[in-house]
Amino acid sequence: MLRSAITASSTLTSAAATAAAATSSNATRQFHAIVMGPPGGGKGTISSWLVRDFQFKHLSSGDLLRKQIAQGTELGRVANEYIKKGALVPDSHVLGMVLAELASLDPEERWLLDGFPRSLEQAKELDAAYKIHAVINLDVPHEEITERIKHRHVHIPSGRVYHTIYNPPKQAGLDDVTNEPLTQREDDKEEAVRARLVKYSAITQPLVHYYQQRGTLHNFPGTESKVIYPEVAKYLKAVIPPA
Ligand SMILES: Nc1nc2c(ncn2[C@@H]2O[C@H](COP(=O)(O)OP(=O)(O)O)[C@@H](O)[C@H]2O)c(=O)[nH]1
Ligand SMILES: Nc1ncnc2c1ncn2[C@@H]1O[C@H](COP(=O)(O)OP(=O)(O)O)[C@@H](O)[C@H]1O
Repeated sequence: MLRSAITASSTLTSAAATAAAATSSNATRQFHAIVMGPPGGGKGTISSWLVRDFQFKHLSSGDLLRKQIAQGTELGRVANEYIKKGALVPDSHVLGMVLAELASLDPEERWLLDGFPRSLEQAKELDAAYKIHAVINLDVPHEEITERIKHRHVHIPSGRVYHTIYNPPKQAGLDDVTNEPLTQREDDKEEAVRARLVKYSAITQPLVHYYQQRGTLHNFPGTESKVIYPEVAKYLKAVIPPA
């Protein structure tokens, strides 16, 4: 299974590149965006508001991996060994999964990647397959992070995110939409968060420079998602083609 996922990624890369070439000329509403930021920086929160206001298809690599884990797939089993330690899942595994998802979308689809790419290798593979129109970098200070993640509760099947103080569910411990129980992620424990922040600075932060060089990155410094979001929305309104 794993080998096929890895081979799939190279086939998919060329398929996706063809799809991109075929559609890049005549696609009008197509818009490919990435939301970046440290663990707990507000990517999922701000992505949910972008989906509401800009009709993006939201793809979170973390959510996709947690679904694989919940389904007990081979990919999920392997990924979980890395996730619970706060390490990054190897590029080959994540690339196959994310490129397969993207290749399944309508070429005209507006999509928003959340938590992908997380390494230079992933960014280069993504660039080979698709044009990236905008990279939104949530520049949130790391001292904000531990406090936020300590109170994070998630609804794994939907990816909905809550914070017991900042944005609590209507009923404590239950998802607002399904009433299903919320959980705390294993990798939100203090030790794993510390490891993730170290990994973020060493492996993902360099992507800020990578996209700055391409002129597609826009930096949004701040400590409150509700204050950052209007700035993100204003920027996107200026660059995104009509729906
Ligand atoms: N205190 C506070 N918590 C926030 C803010 N924005 C998001 N959160 C919460 O902080 C946690 C991390 O946010 P999330 O969107 O999951 O970040 P991600 O890991 O980058 O996707 C969640 O519990 C959110 O509900 C904020 O501005 N202030
Ligand atoms: N693009 C990726 N490359 C490698 N590992 C990933 C990727 N996306 C998610 N993961 C793994 O899943 C974990 C959770 O990711 P995510 O849900 O995006 O975390 P957060 O929302 O806290 O930033 C990461 O710490 C990492 O182990």
